[in-house]
Amino acid sequence: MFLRPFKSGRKKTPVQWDAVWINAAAFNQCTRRAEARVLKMLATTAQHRVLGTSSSTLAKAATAPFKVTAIRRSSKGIRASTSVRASLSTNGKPTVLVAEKLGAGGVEMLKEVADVRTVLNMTKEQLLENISTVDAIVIRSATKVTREVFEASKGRLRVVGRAGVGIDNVDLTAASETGCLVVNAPTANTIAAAEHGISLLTALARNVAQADASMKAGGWDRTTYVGVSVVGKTLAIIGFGKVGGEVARRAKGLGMTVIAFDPYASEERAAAVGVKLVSFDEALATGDFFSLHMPLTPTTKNLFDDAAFAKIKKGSRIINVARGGVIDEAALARALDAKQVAGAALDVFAQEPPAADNPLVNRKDVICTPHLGASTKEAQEEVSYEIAEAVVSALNGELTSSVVNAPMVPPEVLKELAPYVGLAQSLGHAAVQLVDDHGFSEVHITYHSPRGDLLDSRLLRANVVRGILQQITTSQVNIVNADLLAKKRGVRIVETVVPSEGAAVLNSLEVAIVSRASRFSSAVNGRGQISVSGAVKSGKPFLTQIGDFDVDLATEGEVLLVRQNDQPGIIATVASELAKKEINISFMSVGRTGRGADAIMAIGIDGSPDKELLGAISSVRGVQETAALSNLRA
Ligand SMILES: NC(=O)C1=CN([C@@H]2O[C@H](COP(=O)(O)OP(=O)(O)OC[C@H]3O[C@@H](n4cnc5c(N)ncnc54)[C@H](O)[C@@H]3O)[C@@H](O)[C@H]2O)C=CC1
Ligand SMILES: O=C(O)C(=O)COP(=O)(O)O
Repeated sequence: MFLRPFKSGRKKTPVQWDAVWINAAAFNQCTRRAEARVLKMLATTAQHRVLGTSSSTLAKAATAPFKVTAIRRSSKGIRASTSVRASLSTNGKPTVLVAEKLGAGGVEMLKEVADVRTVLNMTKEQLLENISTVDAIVIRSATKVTREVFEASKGRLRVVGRAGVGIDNVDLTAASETGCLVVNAPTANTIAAAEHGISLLTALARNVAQADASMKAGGWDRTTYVGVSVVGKTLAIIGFGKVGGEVARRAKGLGMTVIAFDPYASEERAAAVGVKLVSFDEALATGDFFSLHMPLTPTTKNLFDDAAFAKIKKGSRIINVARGGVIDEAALARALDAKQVAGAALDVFAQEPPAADNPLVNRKDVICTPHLGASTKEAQEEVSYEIAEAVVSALNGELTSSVVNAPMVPPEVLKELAPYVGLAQSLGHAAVQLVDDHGFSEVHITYHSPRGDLLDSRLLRANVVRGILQQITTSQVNIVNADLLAKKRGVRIVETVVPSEGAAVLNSLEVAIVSRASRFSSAVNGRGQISVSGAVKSGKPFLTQIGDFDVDLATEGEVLLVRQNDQPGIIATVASELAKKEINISFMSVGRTGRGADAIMAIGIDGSPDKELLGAISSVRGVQETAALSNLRA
């Protein structure tokens, strides 16, 4: 059965599940008709079970051998969330610190899987004190997650969830170095920010705030506050992303001509909204109104400085709902003094809240709001869901397209690569376990892919390296810091893409470790490297080659490798040794290089073989060597 997850602005992709858990709190808000429709749909599909509505049912489902998905109701329809299921597999609840006001729906969602501690308005010292006791923190724009904070977490903090878009208040380098995932909610407040931009545009044009203040002070002044019309005027949007695009559409509706400066925006996307992309200088010279919608980066910091204001059309107006730091506030004050700029509407400030001596806040030609762009009831509820899902996924080490400090790829590529991620990690796991003394400094990853050089391998590479390092370091390793940790250990990663035929994005993957010796010499290939290869079959990762031997086994659980002469009777004897220890065989694959030549037996077993058992198997006549690989599941 398919229900569609609703994510505004994103491609809707169907989600499939085997069982459904209904979140009572959220579902109660459903209209009866919607509820009846969903339940009917579930009931008609026999293989899908409705598990119930309480969290205790959900907890019981933790051990269920099927995939459980939560569904909930949002203002946009019925949402499906697969992240809940994954959270069930962890032992012990993680602790999530909610450090800023978050919508109730998202908090409830977090509470289903984590101990949630809400501490608002913390001082820096309180944050430093609290941070080492939590696994994740959820913030908005007011909390600064600096290097000092990451260091104070002493490695415990695994996820920073930014309930909004801008991540300029998080030290991403420090986050990556400490292996902490940073996720945001990139889409849920787009409309709110755009609407606030338009409110400020019209309020600025018609002196709404000033006239209101004057009336409240007892006045009735119908001359000072004469405004300007927006129809027919040119709006220059700086930063034509999600918010910029929505502002453009709305401004078109007001009869404005819209141009935009954004070095990374596509002409087609702009043309689709009837917007002309122009250079920065052309925008400055042409705009009657400026609306800023770019992120704060080293390039955009103080983009609007004295030089920019000097080029601006005299008497233009500027609206900033992006980040305070993109405007040099002192330069804007000077431009206002010189009437070069006729007025400004600011939602954001270089320092928030602004200092008492801020040169702009108290001016009559400037209207201000205290960073309210994302603050609508609707947006905050949606943001809370979007961030709660992302945080839960990240805590489970799952892939989420809103991770901002990992080798992330666009959602469509992410979806396509998802089945290979587990394979990459399992192969890394397997290869490193075959190294004799863990002394190695080079790993070769070979992708056999029809994409050739166009294959975006960053995510796969990170997962191979993660699979390798997880076995040999006590540091927390994830896709964020895997490459960094490998580099620190002096391990060189060499990647090769071999073009091959086929419809899948990847036909096979080989992980080869250059090492002095292997604890299973048969794993050494003709090039003298310890190698394992694998492929995804019917959506599941399989080990397909060890050294030069073909094998065929799902990368699940424990695996026993036995190199033997190709002669009758050995398989049965090995099986009976396992039976003596009451170890169950879950699957078996035998590969050989030719008839009568040596063969490798790869046996999937339920349980870990001890030294005694390995010794007994090694002494079976015809067995040349054995090795056990533990927990190949990614
Ligand atoms: N005031 C508020 O409450 C809110 C503020 N924001 C802020 O609005 C801004 C835009 O958000 P979104 O549209 O969601 O982000 P987005 O990532 O969709 O769009 C940002 C755009 O800026 C462009 N850009 C990057 N560098 C640039 C440069 N040097 N010059 C011109 N354009 C450049 C990018 O190419 C991108 O198209 C962000 O700074 C975000 O933090 C967003 C939501 C609420
Ligand atoms: O999403 C953003 O970038 C915002 O600026 C919204 O900030 P807030 O979450 O309201 O503190």
